[in-house]
Amino acid sequence: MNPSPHSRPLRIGTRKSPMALAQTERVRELLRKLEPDLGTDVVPIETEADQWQGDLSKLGGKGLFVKAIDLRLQSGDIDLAVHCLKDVPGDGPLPEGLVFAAMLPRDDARDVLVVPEDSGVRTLAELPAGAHVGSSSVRRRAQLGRARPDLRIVRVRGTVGTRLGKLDGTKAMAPALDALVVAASGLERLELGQRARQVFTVDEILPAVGAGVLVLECRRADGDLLALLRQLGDARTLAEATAERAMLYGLRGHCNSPIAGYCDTEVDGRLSLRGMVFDEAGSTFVRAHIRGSADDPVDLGGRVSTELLRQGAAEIIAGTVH
Ligand SMILES: NCc1[nH]cc(CCC(=O)O)c1CC(=O)O
Repeated sequence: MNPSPHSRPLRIGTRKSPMALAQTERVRELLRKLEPDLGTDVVPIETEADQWQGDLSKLGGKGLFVKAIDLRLQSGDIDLAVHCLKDVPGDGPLPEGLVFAAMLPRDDARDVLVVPEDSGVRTLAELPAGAHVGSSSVRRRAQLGRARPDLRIVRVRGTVGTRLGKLDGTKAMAPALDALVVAASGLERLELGQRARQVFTVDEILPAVGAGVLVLECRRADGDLLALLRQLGDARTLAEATAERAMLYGLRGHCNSPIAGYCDTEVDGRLSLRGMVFDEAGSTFVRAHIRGSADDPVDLGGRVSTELLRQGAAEIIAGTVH
């Protein structure tokens, strides 16, 4: 028997961006299949990061994409939060009383190159010298600088849709953007996957910790709901993301740190975790790649962070943040 955990509709809190709303619709669909009698209401919530017009890295990674939503979950205004794991700070425990109930099977974690619709450019290598590439993440800026030091990296803020609008609609402005780098999963969730010209391999641009993973968060005390949501969780994604976040924790990093981390599961079932830490220019970086048992992802993440710290990661991070 599947007891319906709530007699009233389940209130799902989410950011208001089109990507966030699309993610939430996916979760509602999964819940409808699992528990057809359970009604759901979507509660769009404005977060501090949505209002911030400046440089994202200056927000200091305080989790401002998720904080306002977590507060509403703690106060009981909503029952469930759908977050991009990438936006959830990794440098400490979750807010009091909240737990991750499930991580959905991971979407494409890679970054992609997008060019204006009428551009013939197919790859980063084909961009002309000095081309303007939009990106506001330190992680992407650093890795683009490493591959193509001649490029001008332009800070572009806003939702994926806003950024695409700037790419397609600013030709009258000088300088126009020649390309953008965004998350593959973000484009796909907006049904804009066909705009990706080049999908960067993880060796070309190592993804952010938790990239492409949607996480369902609820109150620990909401036992019936927790049991229901757990059924949506994917064990492989949980192991991979746990290794990545253990690495991030070891480095005391956050979503806008100059840190990249990506864990994959090899054919033999073992985890393969890569980590990188760079300065903003991408000229100085350290990296590590270690394999370990899927039974102990925390240990693997700890080993990769220890190795990065041994190579000087803390000094590189300190030099970048200010
Ligand atoms: N900070 C915004 C954000 N948070 C998660 C994603 C992508 C989707 C994901 O990785 O889950 C994005 C957009 C982007 O990075 O282009």
